[in-house]
Amino acid sequence: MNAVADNLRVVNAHGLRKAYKNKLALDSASFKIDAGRIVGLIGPNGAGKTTALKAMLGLIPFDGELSVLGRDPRTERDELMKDVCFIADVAVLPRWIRVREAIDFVAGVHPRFDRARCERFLANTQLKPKQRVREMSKGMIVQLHLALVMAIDAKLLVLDEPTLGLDILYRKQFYQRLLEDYFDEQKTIVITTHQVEEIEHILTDVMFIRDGRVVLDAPMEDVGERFTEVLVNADLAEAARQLGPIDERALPFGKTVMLFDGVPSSALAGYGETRTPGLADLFVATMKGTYA
Ligand SMILES: Nc1ncnc2c1ncn2[C@@H]1O[C@H](COP(=O)(O)OP(=O)(O)OP(=O)(O)O)[C@@H](O)[C@H]1O
Repeated sequence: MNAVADNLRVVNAHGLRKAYKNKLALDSASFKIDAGRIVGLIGPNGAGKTTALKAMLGLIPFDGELSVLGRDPRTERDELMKDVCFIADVAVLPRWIRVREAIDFVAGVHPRFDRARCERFLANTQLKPKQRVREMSKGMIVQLHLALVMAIDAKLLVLDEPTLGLDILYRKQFYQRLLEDYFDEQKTIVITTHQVEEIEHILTDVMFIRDGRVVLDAPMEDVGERFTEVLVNADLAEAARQLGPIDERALPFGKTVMLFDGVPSSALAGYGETRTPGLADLFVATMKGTYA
């Protein structure tokens, strides 16, 4: 690898393995993340997403090679944390603290905290400076927590289900702000969520993880090149099936949607209308049989 590539690489993971008592949470997982990317780490319940994030943050012991911003999270966690920000459990906010005091506190302990940016995030909520955490709804606590964290200028931002428990208005707004007010090409964001449809438009890369392994790792533009969905009429279904769809689902009026991997869309156009599948449909097709 040359020096430029080294410089751009934010995460380099090779053969990550994490075994809990009777469960292999990471099973030889390998992936790379470059600077200036927004990566969606997507997988079913128990696939190993949180475990992968915890390994990157140096929060658990594991086997395999891992470097984050050029450091080994196992041995250089303190240094690493100067450049990494992550959303920890919202329960860390004391119940007596007021919005204003929480901002003062983070401003006092974090040299890269941007008060104006935090206030911009809060301006889009109903939170008031004097309000205490104990007077807030669950979602409001998450909003405060997100506003505090998003105002810290970090090279790597790790978000594990950041919008859990938030209503759809706020979720949409959060991802828009993340893109407009936080992200730039010097930053890298790794995000896990089950609400795939809501983040797919902001992702530059997608990683599917299943049973502790990375089963798809691609820039979003490659997903569009590689996968094609075809709306096939009943009379052409059998012929289209010969091209080996990885998945199909029936629609009303005898139509079938078939999903192809690696078949050029020019070869598929004769069977019906073609389009790039949404991440949610691709995910469901890839993960079929997970709970079998
Ligand atoms: N502290 C632990 N002790 C024992 N097993 C654990 C522990 N943490 C995670 N696991 C197991 O490791 C596997 C991966 O868990 P992980 O939390 O990484 O999944 P996830 O992909 O984040 O799932 P979810 O979408 O449900 O949050 C699961 O089978 C889980 O039961």
